[in-house]
Amino acid sequence: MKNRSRNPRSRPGRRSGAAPRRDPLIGVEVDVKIADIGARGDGLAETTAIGGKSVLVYVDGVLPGDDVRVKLRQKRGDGYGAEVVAINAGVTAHAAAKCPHYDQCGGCSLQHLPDADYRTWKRHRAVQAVMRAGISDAGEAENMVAALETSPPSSRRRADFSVICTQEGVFVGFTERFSHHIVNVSECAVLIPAIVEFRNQFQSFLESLPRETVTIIRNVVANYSDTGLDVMIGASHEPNLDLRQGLAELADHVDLARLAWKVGDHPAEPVAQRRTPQVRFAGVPVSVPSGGFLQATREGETALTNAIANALSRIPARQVIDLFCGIGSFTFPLALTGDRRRVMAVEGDINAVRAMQYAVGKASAPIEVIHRDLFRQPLDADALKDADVVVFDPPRAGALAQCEILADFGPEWIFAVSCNPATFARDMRLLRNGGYELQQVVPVDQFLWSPHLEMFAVLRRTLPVAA
Ligand SMILES: C[S@@+](CC[C@H](N)C(=O)[O-])C[C@H]1O[C@@H](n2cnc3c(N)ncnc32)[C@H](O)[C@@H]1O
Repeated sequence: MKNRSRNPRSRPGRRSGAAPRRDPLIGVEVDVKIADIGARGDGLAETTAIGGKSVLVYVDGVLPGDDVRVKLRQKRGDGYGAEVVAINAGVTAHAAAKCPHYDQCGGCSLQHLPDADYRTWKRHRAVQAVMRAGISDAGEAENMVAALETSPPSSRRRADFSVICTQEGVFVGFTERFSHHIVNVSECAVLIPAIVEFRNQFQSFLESLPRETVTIIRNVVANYSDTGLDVMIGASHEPNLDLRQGLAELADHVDLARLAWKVGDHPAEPVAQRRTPQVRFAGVPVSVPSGGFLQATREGETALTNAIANALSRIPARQVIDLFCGIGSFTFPLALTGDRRRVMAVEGDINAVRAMQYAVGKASAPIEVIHRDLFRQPLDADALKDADVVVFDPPRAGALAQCEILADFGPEWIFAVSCNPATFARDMRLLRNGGYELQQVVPVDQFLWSPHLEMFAVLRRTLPVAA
């Protein structure tokens, strides 16, 4: 059972003048039996032990069947977050943690689930999302969802570490759950070893610097490209000359492909570029912009592109639109594998668009890349009219504005990729109301032992386009 003891290494908190009004239930202890695991990976229990009123309790690090005494720690949504203070009878068999930081680190929350139960739970999240999209028959939703595609441990190729410097030292890591404390993750069971090794070297490097230098650093993003690690440091100020020199030496020492520095919303500026960070999609090399988006694991990217290719193999598609295309994980395979197809690729990040345009030109690929904010200016009926298939893969917020137009004017086929079951359900519901049939969902787990889930969906229009 997870023991989330308080981490003393916190930022000093601020005190306001007036004492905040305290919720009388905070600090109360109750006995509960865990009934289920919720969407964020905590155990769920309901108790009427407090004044006969039903209270929902979210407990970290427990499994269904666990009988525990918990202390309510904070208000959380429609219930209370709680921590285990004692184990009563009948604790279920918890799996051993895969990582020494599991008790503290908020990156993973489900290592204590036995592997088969974990996979069942994760796939079930996709079934629940399908039901929230309006397929109310549980059997129908169950049949629609394919087997879970998983990524192995030590395969995550992207990490965003928080950095803080306190009286106790320098911290480079992930936040503790439900807190601002940073856990120094000197080992990690999900990240590729090269990223963990870099983190450890980077922490040692920061420990060698004056404190006032380290305090300007906010975070560090590490992307593992095909040509090596691409690192971007986020900071509040520009680095001075000494720091630049030190960073260039660190890049040599750790064999980084590139090390860039980014102040606030300003563009990232390379401090050391030893190789161009690149990835290949369908054999085409594409430069990765500093801090740019990559699918979290190679295996996850392959599972998604295979799912797209399988769905496409049944359709005589000549023209495809790839929305929220990033640097083209799907665009190049769509255009260049199997039958060559014309692809219109749309993306809001100008650095990704430039990287794509350059790669498209070099490869003479049948791809047109368009820079556009699809939240403010979704593609309209005219832009959609020649497409046989639309693929979309939005950020966590989903593709609401675009789906409203697709619902009325979208082509026969839509392939949707989503990293958020909640917005996935909303967008699928919209498309189904517009006359699309949700045919298949493939759940892809790139975020091992976390509640995050990627989903691929195939939709087919069964009602004609709006007049
Ligand atoms: C989940 S990523 C998918 C990228 C790509 N499909 C891939 O697999 O690598 C979402 C992409 O949407 C882009 N994006 C975010 N907001 C956007 C907007 N308002 N308009 C257009 N693109 C946006 C991001 O820059 C990012 O590249």
